Amino acid sequence: MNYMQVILQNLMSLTFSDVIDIAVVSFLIYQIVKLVRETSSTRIIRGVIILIAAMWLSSILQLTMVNYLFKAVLTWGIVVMAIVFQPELRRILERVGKSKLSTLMIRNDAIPMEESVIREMVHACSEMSWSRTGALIVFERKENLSDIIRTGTVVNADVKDELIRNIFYEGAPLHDGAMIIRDGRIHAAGCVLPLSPNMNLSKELGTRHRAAVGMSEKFDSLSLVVSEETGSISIAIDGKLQRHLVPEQLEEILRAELLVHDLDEERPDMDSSPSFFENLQDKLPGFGRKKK
Ligand SMILES: Nc1ncnc2c1ncn2[C@@H]1O[C@H](COP(=O)(O)OP(=O)(O)OP(=O)(O)O)[C@@H](O)[C@H]1O
Repeated sequence: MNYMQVILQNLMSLTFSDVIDIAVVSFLIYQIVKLVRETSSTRIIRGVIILIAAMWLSSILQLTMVNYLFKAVLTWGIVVMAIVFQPELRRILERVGKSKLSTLMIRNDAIPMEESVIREMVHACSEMSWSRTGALIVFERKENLSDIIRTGTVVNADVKDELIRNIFYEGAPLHDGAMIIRDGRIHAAGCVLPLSPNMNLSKELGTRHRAAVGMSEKFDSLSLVVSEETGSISIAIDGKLQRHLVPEQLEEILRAELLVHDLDEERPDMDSSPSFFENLQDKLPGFGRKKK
């Protein structure tokens, strides 16, 4: 009761300038959280929060030396962060400089993926697999890929089989690099992805596959690859590459990973299924051979 009374008293004593004060601070905190979400630095920020929590805990438990160490790490960490986040900080300042409210706003919550997007995607990948057209497609999920999108060209078009094949058609201006699917639309193409430093990846895999894996190591996104050399379809999730998928398997994984109503269902376990190669020729006649 006492606690409630204190709260009520404080509320009653609020002045107009206090309300403005709280509103401005809330707005600033909201914008900072949104800007952090937009950059690829979310994980580092999470690390800093854990460090602050550990420092607080060590002070409560009176672990003097540990607390001193955390304080020192945090103090130097601020300097290091300013250097590491220099591009992000510059971008934030540029936005503030433009001072247009809309530019501070970050994208809305993701629009659920539609069935038709998966259908068009699977059809396009099957065709590109037949015709040995190399493709690299990334599906944005919770983690924002604006930093990656900035390296390419914004397309903002419906996901259509013909358009996907057109973009990756050899010689087309945007065929090099990756396509980004955001909110169920082809958002950008020709984007440059981070390469995976994983030394255990098969030596036969080139940079297209390495970029797909690298992307899935850094972000929660899903990357899809069609090999130009073999026509093989692969998917990278959480740094793991599932190779030699037939269209049915591709569709199954995309549905399980991307469709909202399928989110609670288990991911298809690619390891426990029979060898994909065993039935490959039956399921996809001509797989592994050039189309005549
Ligand atoms: N970092 C990257 N980001 C986006 N796309 C990339 C990246 N690296 C390579 N690519 C794409 O992959 C192409 C090169 O593929 P490369 O032959 O090296 O890879 P691969 O894994 O052997 O694929 P494939 O089996 O299709 O030949 C480039 O032309 C480019 O379109």
